[in-house]
Amino acid sequence: MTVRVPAKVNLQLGVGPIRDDGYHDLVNVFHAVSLFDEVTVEPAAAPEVRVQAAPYSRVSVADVPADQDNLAARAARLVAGRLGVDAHAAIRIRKAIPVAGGMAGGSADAAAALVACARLWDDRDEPVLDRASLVELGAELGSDVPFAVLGGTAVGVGRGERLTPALTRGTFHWVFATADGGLSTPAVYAECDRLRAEEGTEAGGAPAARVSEPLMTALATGDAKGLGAALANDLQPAALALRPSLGRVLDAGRELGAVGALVSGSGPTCAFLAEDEEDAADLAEALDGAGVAAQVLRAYGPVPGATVV
Ligand SMILES: C[C@@](CO)(OP(=O)(O)O)[C@H](O)COP(=O)(O)OP(=O)(O)OC[C@H]1O[C@@H](n2ccc(N)nc2=O)[C@H](O)[C@@H]1O
Ligand SMILES: Nc1ncnc2c1ncn2[C@@H]1O[C@H](COP(=O)(O)OP(=O)(O)O)[C@@H](O)[C@H]1O
Repeated sequence: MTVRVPAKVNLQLGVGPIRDDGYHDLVNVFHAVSLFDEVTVEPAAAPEVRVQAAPYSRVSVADVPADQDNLAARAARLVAGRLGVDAHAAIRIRKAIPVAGGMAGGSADAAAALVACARLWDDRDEPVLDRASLVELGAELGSDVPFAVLGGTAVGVGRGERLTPALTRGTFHWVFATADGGLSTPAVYAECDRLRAEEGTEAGGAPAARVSEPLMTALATGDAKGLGAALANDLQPAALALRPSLGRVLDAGRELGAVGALVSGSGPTCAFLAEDEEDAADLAEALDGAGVAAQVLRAYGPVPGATVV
């Protein structure tokens, strides 16, 4: 059973107050883009995980656990437990999504494993684990997992796990600049809290985030320029503080004609929106030539979530 699953970019990441459980209340507008990992699951006598870079991809998989700590392996155990089956999975992951890059690759693999294992083991006429149940189950693995099951464009609140699909029109064209070495998500949230405290706002007292109306209008009308102007990431100052070189990457993309530029989620991948497909091709080439990124990737969105191939 092979499932293809997309990366995400956050069009708006509004970080509200920190909660008692240590998570921040968010307004997280997720957008799935055409950069895919592939996860293959086979029935096995004992659990097994293999991780490799996808063909033609230059993703470094050295930091991805090839054992039962892998999020995909945890997803498989969760599905077996939920269905009450005594079954194991041999999981093979082919990664094209940058690791620890702020594009939710680990969450994507977990979502793919949920979908694949449910298809493998939930073989009744009326499946117990339909897509909505898998979205819900995903929240037990991580805040970004439900969205990777769902895909498209969606507004996530709470930890980012309570999702409402967003109305969009047409296709948006993106260029991504990856960096050597990832950024840790908890470290970036902690740096965001520290910067806010320095400015006099304790993390618990931060104002609630609100959905950007200009952003939702730009999405609904397919207005790339409007969307570019409305892109916003409250974690960006923290990511830039931890990795100052990202400032030069964002500047380069803006100078080379991107209609929008921001750090993707917790970074360090930088995302650039182009006005159309041709501009995206030109921007990718120019950004590559500027030599500011480890790798320059092109993708479009929105695309569907985890899908059996
Ligand atoms: C920042 C975002 C933006 O979409 O993703 P990435 O850019 O890292 O992929 C997410 O909020 C990351 O989601 P995810 O990577 O699933 O995080 P989790 O495993 O649930 O949590 C990891 C850690 O991130 C912090 N965290 C996460 C979500 C949230 N709403 N508030 C938080 O403070 C907490 O420190 C938590 O212990
Ligand atoms: N299947 C997986 N793919 C990638 N990373 C994984 C996976 N399972 C667990 N991880 C761990 O999750 C961390 C975060 O990875 P990732 O999801 O790629 O980044 P981000 O949270 O920045 O989007 C990695 O450093 C790795 O240790």
